[in-house]
Amino acid sequence: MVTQAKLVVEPHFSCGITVSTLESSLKFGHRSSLKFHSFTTRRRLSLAAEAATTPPAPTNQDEQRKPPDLQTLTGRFWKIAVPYWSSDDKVQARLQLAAVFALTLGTTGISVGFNFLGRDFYNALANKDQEQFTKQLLYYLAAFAGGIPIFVLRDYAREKLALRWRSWMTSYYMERYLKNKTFYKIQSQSTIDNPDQRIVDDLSSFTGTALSFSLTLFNAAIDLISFSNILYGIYPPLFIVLLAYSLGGTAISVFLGRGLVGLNFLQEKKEADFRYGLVRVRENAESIAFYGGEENEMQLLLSRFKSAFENLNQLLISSRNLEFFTNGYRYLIQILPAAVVAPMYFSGKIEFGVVNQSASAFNHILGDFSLIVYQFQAISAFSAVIDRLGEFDDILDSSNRKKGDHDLNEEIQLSFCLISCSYGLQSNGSMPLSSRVKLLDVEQLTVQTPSKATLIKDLSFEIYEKDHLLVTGPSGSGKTSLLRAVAGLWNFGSGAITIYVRPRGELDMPHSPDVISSQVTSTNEIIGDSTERRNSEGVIFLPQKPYMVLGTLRQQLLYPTWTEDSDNVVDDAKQSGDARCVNEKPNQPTSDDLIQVLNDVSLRHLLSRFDGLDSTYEWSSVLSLGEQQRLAFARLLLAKPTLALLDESTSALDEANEARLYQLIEAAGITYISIGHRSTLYKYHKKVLHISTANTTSNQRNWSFKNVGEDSIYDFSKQQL
Ligand SMILES: Nc1ncnc2c1ncn2[C@@H]1O[C@H](COP(=O)(O)OP(=O)(O)OP(=O)(O)O)[C@@H](O)[C@H]1O
Repeated sequence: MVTQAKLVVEPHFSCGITVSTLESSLKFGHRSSLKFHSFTTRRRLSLAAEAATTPPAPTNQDEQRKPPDLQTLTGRFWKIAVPYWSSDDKVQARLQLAAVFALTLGTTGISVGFNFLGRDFYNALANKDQEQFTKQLLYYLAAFAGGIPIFVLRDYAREKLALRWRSWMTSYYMERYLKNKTFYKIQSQSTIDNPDQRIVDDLSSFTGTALSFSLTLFNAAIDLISFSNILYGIYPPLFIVLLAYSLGGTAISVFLGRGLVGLNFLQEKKEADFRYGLVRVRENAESIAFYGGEENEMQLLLSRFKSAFENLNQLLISSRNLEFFTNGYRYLIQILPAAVVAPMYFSGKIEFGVVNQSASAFNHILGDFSLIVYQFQAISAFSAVIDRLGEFDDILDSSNRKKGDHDLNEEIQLSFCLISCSYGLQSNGSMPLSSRVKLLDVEQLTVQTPSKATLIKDLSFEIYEKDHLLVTGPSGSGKTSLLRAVAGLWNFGSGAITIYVRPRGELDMPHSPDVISSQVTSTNEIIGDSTERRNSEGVIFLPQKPYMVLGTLRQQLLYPTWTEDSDNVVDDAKQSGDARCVNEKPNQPTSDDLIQVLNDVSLRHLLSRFDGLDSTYEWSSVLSLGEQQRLAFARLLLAKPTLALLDESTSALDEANEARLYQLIEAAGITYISIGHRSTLYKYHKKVLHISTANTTSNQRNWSFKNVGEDSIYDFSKQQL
């Protein structure tokens, strides 16, 4: 990068014209090429400085990835860039953009002024006119004093706006990434690599470079108009030669650098892969240490680094080849303006200052016409950023898009239904005898893997309040996938799942079957299919591996129902009149509630060991697996969902603790569906769903139900448990 910055400035010295050098060092655009590059490019090049010349070798199919064409890139750039300028921040954004453009215009004006000042300055010098020389010198110093702040302010305003844009884009992308379980789909289906890197590095790079680039283009256009007049006025053929030269140079550099976009794309990916590998070692430090897997980790990490390194070598070679041309292009023509206008000077047609002026104008125009040549590497790195962000943007859009009818038939439908508050008394005013509240309805559910291998065939059942169901079956038969489907994480297959929820206010009401009508189907109100509703509507899933958030013990317990600033969220909702949202969350537990629940799940000792509720630790490392599982149950007891889906959630616990936890959630009125292999689990459930490994050649159902304590297995389709 330093080389590139130097190369831009140096030609002016080669003409021996100091004014042009100072002027050009102030000029925005290609002369500030160090700023123009993304920081990832700089990081990459610093790594490259140490690279040896190992011949590059393609390592996987990524290497065959075709770089996108110009139309795709332009479309992607537009799609990524536009939303901010019409967002709720648009007024401030547009005002600031206008200010940046105005300042840029100001800097161009100052450059033109310097051009004329330079002419008069050198004329005075050549004419040995001391009085005029002193006058020009003072003008010159005054112009500097007035001009420099404009240049500094323009850069400051541009960077501030880039930061503001980045901040908006980061929230915008994170919101879509976390919506509709998109982050989970991307991870579980390996749709794209390193979304985190795209949010952190690529967004920062995009906003900074897009602004710089737009301003550079704007500046170049204005510059071109201003200096073309000057140069054309001095000697028209010089202008024509310059035009032909730069067009030819652009075509050649596009040809020579055509592979750089693909290489830059891969470099971004490979470096992110390497960094992710290091993060995984940190996250799984204990397992790796237990296994003594350092040697393997070293190999894996080195292979990732080597892959980044080899690609970087290839990138360096391509850059070097391009640089041969770019440097030649840059230097070859420097002598031309002086050489062309010198005869006019010798014949007395022009003054010496005009020689300087033509060289200065020539360099400006050359720089403007040669944007692509000079900035080809930066443009190719930027194109890779656009490509990666565009790809990410498309995935986020498709994940959050409403599905068409065609899609709906090919995937599992999940919907939420509100149980009406009216518990339909019978015509004689009495309660119906079989009054039970339906919580879950599964109809003709076929669960498949993403590769369309069937795991469960045509499963139908209903779960009523307190119908605790145990799901058993061999490993890999699809038990977790069934819960994933109910939780809305898994939609490969067909059939329908309906989850019935009551308004949050009713959750604390007694759940006795005697007071609740069974006529739920006639009083249901469909409230949507968004899986975001799951937690807020009273369904909680405890995964096989307890998840410990980064934060305090209090935050662990409140997760995922409340955040520490839940009160603010509720206030905001009240202000915006979203009464439904206010109803969705139960009151946040007090410290006493949290201590009580820790006591209930036999974790009170954590308070003294970790200095109360508000100290922060790496909880997944400092708590045993059994303690983490108990903490997960504590969350459940605080959130009091209607339905809990427990995936081997007590597998690390002793039998006494297991019994205690199940008794607690039963007493809290939570209906649960558990997955488990242990025989001790049977006594906490009423029914058992056994799933056997699906036979790919047969169309037979691979599941059966039985009552706990009964040996006989019965076909359960559409019967109440
Ligand atoms: N993201 C995925 N892509 C492809 N196949 C998957 C994916 N996730 C799970 N599977 C496959 O689906 C099958 C069922 O997995 P699932 O986790 O539901 O099994 P399980 O019955 O819960 O097993 P276990 O008792 O061992 O936890 C397995 O063969 C698994 O390899």
